[in-house]
Amino acid sequence: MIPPQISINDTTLRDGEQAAGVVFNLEEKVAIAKFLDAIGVQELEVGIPAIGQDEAKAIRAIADLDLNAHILGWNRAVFSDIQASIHCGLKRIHISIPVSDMQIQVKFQGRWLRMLEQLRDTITFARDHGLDVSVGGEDSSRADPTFLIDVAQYAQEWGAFRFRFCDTVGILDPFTTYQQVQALVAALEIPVEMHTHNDLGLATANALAGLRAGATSVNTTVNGLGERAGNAALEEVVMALKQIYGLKPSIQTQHLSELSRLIAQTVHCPVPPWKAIVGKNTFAHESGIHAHGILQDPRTYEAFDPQEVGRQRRFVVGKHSGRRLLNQVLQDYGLQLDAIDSQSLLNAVRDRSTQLKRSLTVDELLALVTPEGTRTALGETNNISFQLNP
Ligand SMILES: CC(=O)SCCNC(=O)CCNC(=O)[C@H](O)C(C)(C)COP(=O)(O)OP(=O)(O)OC[C@H]1O[C@@H](n2cnc3c(N)ncnc32)[C@H](O)[C@@H]1OP(=O)(O)O
Ligand SMILES: O=C(O)CCC(=O)C(=O)O
Repeated sequence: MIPPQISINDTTLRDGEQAAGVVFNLEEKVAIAKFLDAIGVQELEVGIPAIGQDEAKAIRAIADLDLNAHILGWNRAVFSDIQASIHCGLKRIHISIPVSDMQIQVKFQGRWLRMLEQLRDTITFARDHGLDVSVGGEDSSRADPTFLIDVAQYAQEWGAFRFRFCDTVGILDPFTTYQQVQALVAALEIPVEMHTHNDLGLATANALAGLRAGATSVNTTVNGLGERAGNAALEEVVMALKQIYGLKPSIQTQHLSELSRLIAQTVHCPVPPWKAIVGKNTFAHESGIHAHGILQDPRTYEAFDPQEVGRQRRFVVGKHSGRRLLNQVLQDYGLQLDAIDSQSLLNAVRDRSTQLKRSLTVDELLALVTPEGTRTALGETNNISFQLNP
């Protein structure tokens, strides 16, 4: 099973920002780092000092906050990158190195020995400057497994405190991830971190498979933001660890929705309504059979209580609704219908919803009930025990 001490290393501010078209300014980076820290994320990969002065300034500003979370800067195995990290006042850095033949060909013209020497020298340089160094195997999932282990063992020998297994282009499934990570974990004394991409929609599943195989740290991003199809989503990984494996996350999950909104607004990119955990529809119920169940026991159609992630259950009246939901909604508005009336209202709701090609608002529903066709005709409403579409 998964050990209780899983560490989340959120990379929204590094890999998240690599999503095409996304830029965080200094104030935004600081605000996001503070939020992640305040809700209990243990480690933050906050950017790439080598990008330039503005990025370095933002990283330094975060490092100066003296947050509880460990702050990490991302680097190539290049001296000037490490120097830029040192100038940011970082105590912990990550050095990335390509490990698949294809990547080594493109980045080191196939000279793998040169690549290893560069890794050794940059780790040593960073360690000599008092930095803790994590090492990442870029494209680990397509690397020769023996070579991957060799590189990771060298990184360990040269002083890395952790090795990151990267499914850089998101091509693994959970079964293969498990096998590859299990072999890596068995060959190392230092911890392994998972870094998974969502090109085939498997980033979260693969991250969890890696944790089951013995990795103890995981890279995440809020809303799954990141390069191409993105990364394993923070909210998904945390809630899966909690719900599936019964772990008590150090992260205050009730703030995950607010965090998701903050990121969506900052990057001007709304999350899809069906996005797990944080999407608008993830606790919305329209279908008659579902609402019938939920109204008696929410566990019938909810994986967990929406309040756990700072959400509220929401009912929607539309084409798929049934009488039980309609009656409940009307009751909350101080109205009662007999069986015949509720069937005719249901028929009217279906017709209207089909015409509009969407669910109905409260006003549209109530307009179908009262002869006057207005909400005010109903007088004062009772306390509404749940939200209907506004
Ligand atoms: C899988 C990942 O997410 S890796 C992280 C990707 N993120 C980014 O690229 C965002 C930040 N990047 C940047 O700002 C720029 O690319 C910089 C500052 C790092 C480098 O810029 P430039 O000097 O203009 O180089 P450019 O981006 O064109 O090419 C990358 C260079 O880094 C080299 N490189 C790539 N990865 C590594 C590595 N892990 N270690 C050492 N060198 C590397 C490439 O071989 C290439 O070298 P070359 O210029 O000698 O051919
Ligand atoms: O940290 C690394 O080594 C590379 C991380 C990364 O972004 C990736 O492999 O997709």
